[in-house]
Amino acid sequence: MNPAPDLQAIGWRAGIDPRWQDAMAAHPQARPARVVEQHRSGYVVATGPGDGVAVESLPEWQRPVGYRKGTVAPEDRPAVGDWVLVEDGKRIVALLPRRSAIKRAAAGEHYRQQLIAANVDVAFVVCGLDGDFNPRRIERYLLLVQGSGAQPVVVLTKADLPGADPAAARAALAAIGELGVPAVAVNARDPAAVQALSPWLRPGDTAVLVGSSGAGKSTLTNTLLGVDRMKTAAVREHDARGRHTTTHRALLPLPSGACLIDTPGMRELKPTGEEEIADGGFADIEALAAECRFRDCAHGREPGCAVRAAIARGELDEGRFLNYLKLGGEVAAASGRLASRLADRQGAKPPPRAPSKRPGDRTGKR
Ligand SMILES: Nc1nc2c(ncn2[C@@H]2O[C@H](COP(=O)(O)OP(=O)(O)OP(=O)(O)O)[C@@H](O)[C@H]2O)c(=O)[nH]1
Ligand SMILES: [Zn+2]
Repeated sequence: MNPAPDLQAIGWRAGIDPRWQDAMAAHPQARPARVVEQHRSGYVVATGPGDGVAVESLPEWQRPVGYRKGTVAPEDRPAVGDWVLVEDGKRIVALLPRRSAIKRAAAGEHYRQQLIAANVDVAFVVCGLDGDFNPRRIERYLLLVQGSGAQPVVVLTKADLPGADPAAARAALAAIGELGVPAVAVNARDPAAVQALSPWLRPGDTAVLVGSSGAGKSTLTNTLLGVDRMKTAAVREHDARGRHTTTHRALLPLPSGACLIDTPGMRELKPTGEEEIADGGFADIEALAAECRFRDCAHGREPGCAVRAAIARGELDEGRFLNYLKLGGEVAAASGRLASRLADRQGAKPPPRAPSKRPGDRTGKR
């Protein structure tokens, strides 16, 4: 298939996923389109960089999320960035398999996953080099991005501020570099940031910016767009009921030929329980733990603890170690909730003990 340049401008990749062939063969009348907005009432899809259209979705995607058999889990419904097949320009008939998915656990009493963006190639983890600079937060974001299928890239903003500490920035960049994650320091307001990020914004690439409030995501978005976002983002569109609403566009074609997904969910990321703490940027600590005298060392007061020894020698940052324990605990707790949800869905009783994903436990490793 020779995709129209319009589709490429919204992230269509040359070389179509073989799994898509089957879906397309099953719906020969349908055309691919990308989800650019997700609302309670339905979806807005686009087939090019212009305006999107509101479309009907499959009835099972509209049913409230519950624990009854047959309901579609939130992560199995389309999200911004998904490719779908649309018939007659108005009806979604299929969701095409994803190459990546950025998910988090939704806040609330019941375990629920929230798909933030799909088919993302690169996730820029944005953190300011000002007073808000926080390596622990970067570690959290990296953990969530690393199992998603998207490549993480750390973007340290506010490098131009007088308060930005160049030594701290260098140390942070070096630590991140050791994890094999690229990191760049930029002034998000300076057009030179476009050049700095260009290796990850090639034509057809889809990127997202994740990071806490005030980190510079909007500023960077404006700079990458080369225009004032506020003037471009608020576009009038029809919602699913045909009303005109001024909405926030969630998928933005960039001048470079890449596109940027901008959704509000990017500020706070909680583990879903599917993360692998060992692969999620803590390989160094896992390697040390393997040297501890006791297989089940908790790295507390046990003799022969290689982790504590590395901290004592100044080779491992204690804050980083504590964060590893904290995030590992969060992943283990979420993983337990995920396991009981799966059991609920299958109509079975939850297992008496959820599979452990605690740090140091290598049984769950891929
Ligand atoms: N000097 C300087 N200021 C920056 C830079 N990046 C962001 N800022 C400023 O920091 C403030 C917050 O930036 P935003 O882009 O609004 O941050 P955000 O991540 O979009 O925040 P939320 O929308 O709350 O998620 C703004 O006043 C920006 O002008 C930078 O690299 N250099
Ligand atoms: Zn130990």
